[in-house]
Amino acid sequence: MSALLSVRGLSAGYGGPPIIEDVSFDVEENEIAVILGPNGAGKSTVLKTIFALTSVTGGAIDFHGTSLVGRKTSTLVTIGISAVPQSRNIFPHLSVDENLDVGTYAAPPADPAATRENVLELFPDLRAKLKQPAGELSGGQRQMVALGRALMCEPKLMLLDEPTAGLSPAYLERIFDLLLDIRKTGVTILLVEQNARQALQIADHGHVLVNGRNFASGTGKALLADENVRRSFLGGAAA
Ligand SMILES: Nc1ncnc2c1ncn2[C@@H]1O[C@H](COP(=O)(O)OP(=O)(O)OP(=O)(O)O)[C@@H](O)[C@H]1O
Repeated sequence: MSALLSVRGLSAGYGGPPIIEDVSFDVEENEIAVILGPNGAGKSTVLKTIFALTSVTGGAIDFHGTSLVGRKTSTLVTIGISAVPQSRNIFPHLSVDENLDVGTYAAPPADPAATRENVLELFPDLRAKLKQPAGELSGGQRQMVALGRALMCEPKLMLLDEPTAGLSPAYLERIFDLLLDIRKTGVTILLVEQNARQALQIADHGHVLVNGRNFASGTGKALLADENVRRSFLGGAAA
């Protein structure tokens, strides 16, 4: 079976020299895949490139066998891709409910009330906060609002840029558990993470980038056990 998302020989940047070069990996349907690597390796640029927010200078991105290169971000949402950027991923002055509503604008679900209920089942903490400005919530709860908003268009594939950045250890675990719950609903997840060891523990596959290029790829388990990856990115000792 072909992959849900296939990235082949992808090169892209921001109008200057390429930031990522010849990057290739597949994301299978209903898996959690994580992109890892040092600061500045180009991890976010890969996500932004899939979401049509950079200039592609070479290679291919296929989703369900359809080419994404040259499409508009708004079109990508309508074909089942949503994204949560690392920062400014909620509207702080809007209520939690209004933030969820914003998620339906680009690609309205068939039954918005049912979709909202499904989202609130995933994030029960948000039920008591629906009328509160999202900016008043804790960091972990704000991340739930951002994830919930991105789920309101019923995506097949979610692109998440460092969903645990800046969170306390308790919330960090909570968000990783939530990603497993989201995956159970049939959504495929491609995320960038700095918390590499924890991310590999929940990921089906990991892809390590260095200097904008592929460095290593494998199952989460295989990368956790790979001495080269461990020494360079996971802080040495085995888990
Ligand atoms: N909008 C932009 N315009 C120009 N250069 C950019 C832009 N965004 C990122 N870059 C550059 O691209 C390179 C890779 O950045 P990117 O954010 O993709 O890396 P990253 O691996 O996600 O890093 P981090 O872990 O620090 O978030 C960096 O040198 C960065 O300065």
